[in-house]
Amino acid sequence: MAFIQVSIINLLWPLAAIVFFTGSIIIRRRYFHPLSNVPGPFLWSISTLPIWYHQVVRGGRLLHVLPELHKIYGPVVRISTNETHISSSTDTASDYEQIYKVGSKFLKDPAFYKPMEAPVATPILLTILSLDEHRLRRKMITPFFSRQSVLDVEDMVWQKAHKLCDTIEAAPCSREHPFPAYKAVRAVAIDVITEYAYAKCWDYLDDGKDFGNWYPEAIRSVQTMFPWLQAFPVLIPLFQGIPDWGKVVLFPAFKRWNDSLLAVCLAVKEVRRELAASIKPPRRTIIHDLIDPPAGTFDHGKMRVQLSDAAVFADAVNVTGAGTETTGATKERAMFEVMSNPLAYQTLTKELRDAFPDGKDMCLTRLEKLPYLTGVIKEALRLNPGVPGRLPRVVPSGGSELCGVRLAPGSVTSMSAWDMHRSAEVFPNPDLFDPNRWTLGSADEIRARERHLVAFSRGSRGCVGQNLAMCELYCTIAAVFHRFDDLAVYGDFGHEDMEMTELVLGYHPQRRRFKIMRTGKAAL
Ligand code: HEM
Repeated sequence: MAFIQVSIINLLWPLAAIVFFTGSIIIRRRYFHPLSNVPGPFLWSISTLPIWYHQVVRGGRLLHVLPELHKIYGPVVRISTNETHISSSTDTASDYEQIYKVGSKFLKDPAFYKPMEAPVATPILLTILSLDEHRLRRKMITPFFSRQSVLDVEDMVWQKAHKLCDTIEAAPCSREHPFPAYKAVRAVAIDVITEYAYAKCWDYLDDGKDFGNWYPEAIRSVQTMFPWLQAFPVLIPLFQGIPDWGKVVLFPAFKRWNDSLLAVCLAVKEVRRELAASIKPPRRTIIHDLIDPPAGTFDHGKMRVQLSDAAVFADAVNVTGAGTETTGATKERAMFEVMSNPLAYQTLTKELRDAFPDGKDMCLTRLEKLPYLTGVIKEALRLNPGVPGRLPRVVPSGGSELCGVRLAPGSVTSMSAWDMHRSAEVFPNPDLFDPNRWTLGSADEIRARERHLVAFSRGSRGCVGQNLAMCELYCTIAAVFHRFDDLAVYGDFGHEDMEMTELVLGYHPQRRRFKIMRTGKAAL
């Protein structure tokens, strides 16, 4: 008996130590952390597990939970031990601009961004933390994506947009054989970027069966790892230690992903060889600009940046990955909403056909002046932002006051396009797809809407591909709805299938996929 008592006491001591140790961590995190002044649910304030749960177990649904937390706790909520999230305030747009502005001292949060380097094992433009390093890297590709550079290749974008229409026209596109629009719109995005960036189109629109759908699917699979690596950074070196063949065994999507990386790797080597042999390319690619920036790119005295092959490769991969799902899903949303709403369909087609009766002289600068088409694109970006979730930034030294709440230096804070785009004060009836909201109302109301549309984010870390993305959105949507007045959504695909989830990039749940058919009758 005495022996049993001694054993129980021996067991109780370690147990008590564990309880004491865990309890003291919980109390410290909750009540003695520099963010203890910020309201938030108890569990969230002591760990990252709730974020992990909504991102991993519930498949990227954190963005739907955050607005609920704001309803209870107010405009600033503590969403993990060291992180807050900011939602609507009386002046939400200025809060956003304070964090995401040119030269902002709010740097990217390494815990969120570093895991995104794991698949390429090297920093990419999106993930570089240091302001100076980012400035140099960004400067190298900014001219490549300038408005003028995009206008210079507008014909190429039109060619892809018309090819999409020809493909729809040639396909059965019927109730029996619906057209897989979800694949084809992403194929347009991939063909545009690869032609634009590498001067070598991957021609996925020509692959009438799969439309190269493996590529967006591979990116999606790779992205499902991010919430794991963000919650448990210790997994990053483990993941990187797995050889390529091992990754393929664990995640079969890595096979094609690795193939795509190899294609970019070979392109980098080829350009280096051409430059060494002074061979003049028919058109400079992004790889040329990264290896050998055009004269005048750097005015930093003697500084001349020489990027390693790994860095050139990483940035080249970054633009292909960043521009596929984002533009693809936005086009999908615009087409779905217009086809689901006969009045919107008729208004858009009429506007396009009135402005361009024979459809021959359509061009970006004239399309941008069409109010309804512009409203359609803005609504698609608003309801379907390509990067909908939080963009975490570290609060600079000295701390900061946002929405009247003092945020400690070194803590992390974020805002989301999802929240900004759904502010009921700025966008009454926010779930409604209403292209007219961009022209109706007072000048102040419209200005407020423009300031709240942050699909491309803002400042020096905002989207570098915005001009190309907008050109592609305008040309594709205009080409499709100028040519066809009888397209319809196939089957019972509905708004619930357009629900947004987020794994950094925005996704739809894929219960059903967006397919279309021709009815032979005009929409109204
Ligand atoms: C509708 C389409 C698009 C949307 C909504 C979008 C959105 C965004 C957003 C919100 C960011 C900032 C992310 C952050 O702060 O973490 C970003 C960054 C970036 N985007 Fe896009 N994007 C789109 C299309 C494109 C395209 C077509 C390209 C390339 C051709 C591209 C390349 C990039 C790159 C390289 C970055 C990192 C920029 C940096 O950190 O300096 N994006 N994008």
